[in-house]
Amino acid sequence: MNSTAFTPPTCHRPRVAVIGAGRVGSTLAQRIIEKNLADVVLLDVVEGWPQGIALDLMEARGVERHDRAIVGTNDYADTANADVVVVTAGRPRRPGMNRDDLIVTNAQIVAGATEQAIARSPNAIVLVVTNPLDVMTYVAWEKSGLPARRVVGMAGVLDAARFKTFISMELGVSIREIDAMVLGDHGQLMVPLPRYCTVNGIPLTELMDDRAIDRLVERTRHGGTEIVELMKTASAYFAPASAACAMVEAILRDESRILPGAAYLEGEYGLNDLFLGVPCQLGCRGVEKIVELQLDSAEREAFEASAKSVAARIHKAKELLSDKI
Ligand SMILES: NC(=O)c1ccc[n+]([C@@H]2O[C@H](COP(=O)([O-])OP(=O)(O)OC[C@H]3O[C@@H](n4cnc5c(N)ncnc54)[C@H](O)[C@@H]3O)[C@@H](O)[C@H]2O)c1
Ligand SMILES: O=C(O)C[C@H](O)C(=O)O
Repeated sequence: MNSTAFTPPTCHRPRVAVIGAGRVGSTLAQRIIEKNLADVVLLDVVEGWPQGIALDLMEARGVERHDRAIVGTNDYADTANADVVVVTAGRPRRPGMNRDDLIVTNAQIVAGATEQAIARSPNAIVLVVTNPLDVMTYVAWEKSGLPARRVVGMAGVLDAARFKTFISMELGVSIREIDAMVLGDHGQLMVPLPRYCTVNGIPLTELMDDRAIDRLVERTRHGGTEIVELMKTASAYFAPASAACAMVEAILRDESRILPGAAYLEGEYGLNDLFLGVPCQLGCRGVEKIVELQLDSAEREAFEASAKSVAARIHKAKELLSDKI
């Protein structure tokens, strides 16, 4: 018998830890495995819940026919060696609430979750979903101790998806033709940019009058609230999970896609020490580059107002939570 030693190739199965097995977390886990992107570890504080979701999704493989594994757990040890940690743990808002009403509760949850997850996956990229998004991304970054480029928040992909949807519905054209960009915070001061929006290369401004564009911009700004008011006991989760999944995919596959994400600014756009929605080049190292768009004076003013509001909320959160996180 030939005794030549055989060294099996080392293989790496991409692995994503999703912290929070609620609506967004479980839907995101489903998207990740059914798109064959990675194995998933789904963690929640509620005993049995993530285990049940994971078993249900494993059983769906008998129909979906993919080979990605999903494990549900309450123990951070099981999340070890993740390539991406997605933080969805925390409360969603109810009708009448502002995302900022969640700051105190969710900052404590996000701080604890990030710290525990990164202790087991020190090489991961962290993607934050919990609201209020821009402030929570800052909290996660501080707690993670990671370089800022390895922490990014999901909101702009969702906000741009909503803007694209409303444009597609208004014009009656396929959503595949539409590109849109939304900057700034994930709140009332977000900055949808009609000037950077195209329909198969045609500027939106040539296809719609200002009044129609303003109407769709306003609907985009209130897209989350519109859904909370309809659903009453929950906030949106299908489109948020799709948006987070697109960012996870860009990272895992090192796609260098340019997607809007909440990134740490160190002089870009003349701003410092905050996470804010900007076009990010996303790849396996996280935010590889921040693209600085040429904004006109109205866009610049709106973007700066958004930045000012996020900086103030980060400052307030730090004061409120200095002894808690
Ligand atoms: N960035 C965005 O665009 C965006 C979009 C949608 C939702 N969100 C936010 O995402 C968060 C989750 O939304 P959802 O609809 O999934 O809510 P949900 O209530 O369905 O799920 C939240 C889950 O977090 C779990 N949880 C709470 N504390 C935890 C902890 N310490 N560790 C681990 N898990 C914990 C809960 O048990 C629950 O299962 C909310 O803050 C919501 O506002 C953000
Ligand atoms: O609106 C919310 O509270 C959830 C999320 O931020 C959204 O925009 O759908």
